[in-house]
Amino acid sequence: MRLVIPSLCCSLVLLGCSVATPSQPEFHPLLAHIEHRLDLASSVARHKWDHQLPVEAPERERQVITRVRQHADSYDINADRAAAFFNDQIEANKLIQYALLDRWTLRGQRPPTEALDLIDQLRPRLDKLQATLLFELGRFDRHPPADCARKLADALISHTNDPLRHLAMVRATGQLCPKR
Ligand SMILES: O=C(O)C(=O)C[C@]1(C(=O)O)C=C[C@@H](O)C=C1
Repeated sequence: MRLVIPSLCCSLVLLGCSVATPSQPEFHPLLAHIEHRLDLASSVARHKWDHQLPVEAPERERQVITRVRQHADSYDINADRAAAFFNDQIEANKLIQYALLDRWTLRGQRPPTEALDLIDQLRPRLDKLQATLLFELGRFDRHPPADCARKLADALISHTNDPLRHLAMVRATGQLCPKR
């Protein structure tokens, strides 16, 4: 009983903390758009499973990064900053693809959901998110929050219960906060 009361108090305090700061508003909607891009990784992985394609598509990565560099200036972002941010989005996307392909290999099959075509459907969707992500990155960079890394970690941990999704979000935001 002596142990129960303090631990109950601790739980209530922790609960109080998480209710007081359910998420970090400074990171929204940027995190939501990062997540929208990651949402496409499972469909990309399905296409790659069905067509036995490698996760890595270096030529496509070069195209994405070249386009991002070309457009960065219109969003008031340094080209290297934009390229590094998108490189992180690509790496996070690959992390999910590798993990899912590994899961499906163990099971000997992928989930029986509808397959979308990589070239006609999925890459155009990824491209469409580019402008939104650049816009939100530019906005974020104009007012990065104080204590950015800690607030980001808080935002990410309260974002999802899925360990793979959490890891991918950590990877995607690896260079988001300014270095101290
Ligand atoms: O377009 C693909 O083939 C993808 O897998 C998507 C993506 C990306 O995130 O943009 C990820 C990995 C590839 O190396 C190239 C691009």
